[in-house]
Amino acid sequence: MPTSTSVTIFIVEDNAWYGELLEYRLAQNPDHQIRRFTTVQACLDNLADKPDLITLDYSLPDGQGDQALRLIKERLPDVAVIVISGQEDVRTAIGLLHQGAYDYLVKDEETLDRLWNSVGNLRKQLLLRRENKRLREQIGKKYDPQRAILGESPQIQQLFALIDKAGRANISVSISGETGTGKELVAKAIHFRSDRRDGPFVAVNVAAIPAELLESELFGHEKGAFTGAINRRIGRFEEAHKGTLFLDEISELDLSLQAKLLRVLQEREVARVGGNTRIPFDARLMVATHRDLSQEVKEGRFREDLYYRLLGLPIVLPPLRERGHDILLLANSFLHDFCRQNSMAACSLSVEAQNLLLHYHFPGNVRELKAVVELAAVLAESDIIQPQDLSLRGEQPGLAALTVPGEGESLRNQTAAIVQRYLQVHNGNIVEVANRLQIGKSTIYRMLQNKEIHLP
Ligand SMILES: Nc1ncnc2c1ncn2[C@@H]1O[C@H](COP(=O)(O)OP(=O)(O)OP(=O)(O)O)[C@@H](O)[C@H]1O
Repeated sequence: MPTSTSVTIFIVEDNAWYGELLEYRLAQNPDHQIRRFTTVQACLDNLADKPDLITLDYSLPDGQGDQALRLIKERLPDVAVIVISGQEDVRTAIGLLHQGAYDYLVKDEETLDRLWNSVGNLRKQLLLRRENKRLREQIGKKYDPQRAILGESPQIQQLFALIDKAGRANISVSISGETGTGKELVAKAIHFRSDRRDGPFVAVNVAAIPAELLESELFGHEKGAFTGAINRRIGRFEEAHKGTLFLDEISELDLSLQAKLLRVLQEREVARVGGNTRIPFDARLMVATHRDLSQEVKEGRFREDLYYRLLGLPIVLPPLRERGHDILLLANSFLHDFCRQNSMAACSLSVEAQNLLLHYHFPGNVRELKAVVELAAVLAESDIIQPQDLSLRGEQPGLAALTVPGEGESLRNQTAAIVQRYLQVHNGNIVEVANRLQIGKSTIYRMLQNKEIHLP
């Protein structure tokens, strides 16, 4: 019974004694599932069983090695073939390796050991490839739009249809929407729905990289191209080969880089900074912006020709405040996940809290909603979240258990109370609390030392 570590091996050898010898040696690894054939035709007839490896005798009654190798590779391009020959012939060996043979061995007293090593190496590569595939499938499922992108509103239903279309066609995609509306999530969903899903998804936030470093980040550089370029480095375009390159905040690209990007897209080639060689790339481009790019064009900040190159299939993400009951659907899902991940009792939103969320403007969109309900779960006195537990911008920050500043409590005390709550929920794990609240660990230690808070 094949398992995730098994390797299916076909031995094609017309000399029964030698075939048995190979089988005996290879069967010493119980993960090897071996089948033997004595002709090329018998091997070809069984390729539907998808062997991982074929050991192929060079001279078989119905064909020579090169011919057999070609027929096998035509039907099963990924199978590894080790050709075993009666005589050493360097020219034949080179020809076979060029044709895609994995290895070429000569029959002598060391063949079995060399075969064993070669199969061992191949097995390691195979298992890594399988693990890689499994992880990719897992990530693919994670970004399956129907699972990862929550929403039942007509706008989100339309979005699913667009993601589907964008997944099927290999055109550029431009995604726009306010911050936190899910632009990167959508780009990933398209990537994992496209036939590039086995390639990398490379994301670059243009706004987060200093302008003087961006060119080398995108296109790479040669050793010595500038001070500090101590090694050659490939750029994100090359890194995204066979996959997707996602350029976030594209409107922040300065005009000189816009010109370079346009040239790269027209020529489908990049040149590393400090290098002359032009390297073809095969990456699908998706861009995102929270600005209106056409307005940027009108105002002369974005090149019109580049705009039209990048526009491709435009996807506009609606702000959360326009998604109606999706707000509650998302809030409940985030709450459910947060309570489960933190081993807390499941909590829910009171009707008043639901109403407050439904009428709030959410400038930070889905990202803000997530942060608000997670904090509310920590601060709520019971497992039902009340309006005062929701810290909404512009609203009275309603930290249920905390008194409002100005009613006798200082901001310092308020901060201490929040940190104390987080420590309780996270069983005194200071690193976790510091990460979640985005404050330094030393702040927490100082508060402990000053007895403003205590470990639970
Ligand atoms: N419809 C949705 N369903 C579930 N989670 C969502 C949805 N939309 C966004 N999110 C979550 O909200 C957060 C912000 O999403 P994302 O980073 O994709 O937004 P963005 O528009 O790219 O933000 P920015 O403009 O700041 O780069 C992420 O945690 C993402 O998983």
